[in-house]
Amino acid sequence: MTRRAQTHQQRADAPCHSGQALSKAARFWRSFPPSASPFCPVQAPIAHRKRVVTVSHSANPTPRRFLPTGPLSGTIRVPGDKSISHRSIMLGALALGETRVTGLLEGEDVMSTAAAMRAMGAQITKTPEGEWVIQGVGVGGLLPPETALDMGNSGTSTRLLMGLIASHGITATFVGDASLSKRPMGRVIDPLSTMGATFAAAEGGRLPLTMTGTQPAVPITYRLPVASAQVKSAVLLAGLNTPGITTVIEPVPTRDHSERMLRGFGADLSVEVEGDGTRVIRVHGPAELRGQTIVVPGDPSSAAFFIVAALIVPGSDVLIQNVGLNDTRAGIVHVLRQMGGDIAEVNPREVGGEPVADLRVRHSALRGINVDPAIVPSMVDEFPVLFVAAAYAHGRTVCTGLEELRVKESDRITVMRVALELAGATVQETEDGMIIDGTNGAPLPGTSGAHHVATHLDHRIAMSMAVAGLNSMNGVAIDDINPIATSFPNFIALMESLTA
Ligand SMILES: O=C(O)C1=C[C@@H](OP(=O)(O)O)[C@@H](O)[C@H](O)C1
Ligand SMILES: C=C(OP(=O)(O)O)C(=O)O
Repeated sequence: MTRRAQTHQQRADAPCHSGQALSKAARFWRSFPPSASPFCPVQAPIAHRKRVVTVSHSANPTPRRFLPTGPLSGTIRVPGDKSISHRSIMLGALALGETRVTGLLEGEDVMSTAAAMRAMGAQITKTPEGEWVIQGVGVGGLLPPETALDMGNSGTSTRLLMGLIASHGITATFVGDASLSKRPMGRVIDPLSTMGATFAAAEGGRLPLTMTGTQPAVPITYRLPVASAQVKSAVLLAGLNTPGITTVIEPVPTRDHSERMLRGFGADLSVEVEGDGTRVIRVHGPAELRGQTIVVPGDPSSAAFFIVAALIVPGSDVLIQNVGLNDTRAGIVHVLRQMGGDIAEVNPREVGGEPVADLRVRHSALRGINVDPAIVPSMVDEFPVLFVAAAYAHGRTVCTGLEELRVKESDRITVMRVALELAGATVQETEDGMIIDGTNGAPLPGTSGAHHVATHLDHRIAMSMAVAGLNSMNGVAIDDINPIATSFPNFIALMESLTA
């Protein structure tokens, strides 16, 4: 019997999916005191939920001061792209046959995705040589997870997996850390409900959340109300096991890794670009995906911290190898060049179907600019570190159109405004952005005494403020470095290798 047939057979043998899995979810919730269940609004005291969601650092926070340094020099290689790594695991787990992945990001977020796909039937192992090998279950073959899926800090894992489950007749419960539990899931619940999935979420469409998918789901045409690759991907992934054509209309282009990779795995997917730039993406289901060999390029979002570090620390000259430069991701490089940053592309090539180059970055006198809001989706995760670059530039930098930053791991506008003020920068928060008056290259004072930047379980805040410390007078102390491991486990080691 093929693996696909086996998984279908297992499901056919299982009791009614909703009854069985809901009782598993119920077992999970019974392990909490009755008053803690967020599905029982009458029983759940608001105070309990508040206590859970206001935790702003990890269980054992590790504070650290990032000290001023001499020039950064040397060559580094950043870890694999987080978005591509998530999708490699998900699509590999959904394909028929074997998928082999090299360069996978082994950050906590991607490991949450791997654990979830294992819990739904995929076999995922790592060879001694560091290659990841995935035996997929086939589209339609996901099994009900026996316990809640712990998504940790990862919005991408949660929203994309909700898409996958929506068109499988299984029930799953999602839980996450205090940061993830504050983030809005309504943006995926809405289209996936239209396709037929049902949801019971905590107040405001948040985690913990239990959903039941439907098979067959209903194909929809969905116009994205927000520029989000996660929402786009959730609907497209749901479309894989939905008979007919599922269409996503994307007025503002966002990262296109799902489209590229779905095609690479053999899905019947088309992208039509209209005169005004609107993208119409259609996936024909049910799809049959075939295992692939994937090489994950380096993550431009991770490279951004070292690009900015080299630009702001006088005398620096750094080579960052293997940086993915897909147009839908490379906004930070364009903006920093506009600000006068010396960033040269060396050895441009293609890795895993994505444009890649090594970047040689030299210290530069940056100048403030008005950042075009149209570029925001292609650098949505890089604004915290761009604010740091702007804090060292000559003159004023104005960023607008950043509403989405308020619903990331933290409210990245407010949290960065507070952090930069604490380090002595001149910043103003606006409703949809930030205005930064730079020092013209002079060191920021940094944080003093017992003051620590509050990172709010947000890896990008921690890394951005670490970079800010490198050209400061006193250094910058942050309250917790643990969140860095969600996307960039060897960040500090690489920084130390360049500053040694
Ligand atoms: O699809 C993805 O892999 C991601 C999309 C972005 O989120 P949104 O789609 O919510 O903007 C980004 O912030 C996140 O780090 C990764
Ligand atoms: C927003 C991010 O990730 P996610 O949404 O997956 O938590 C990020 O990595 O900056």
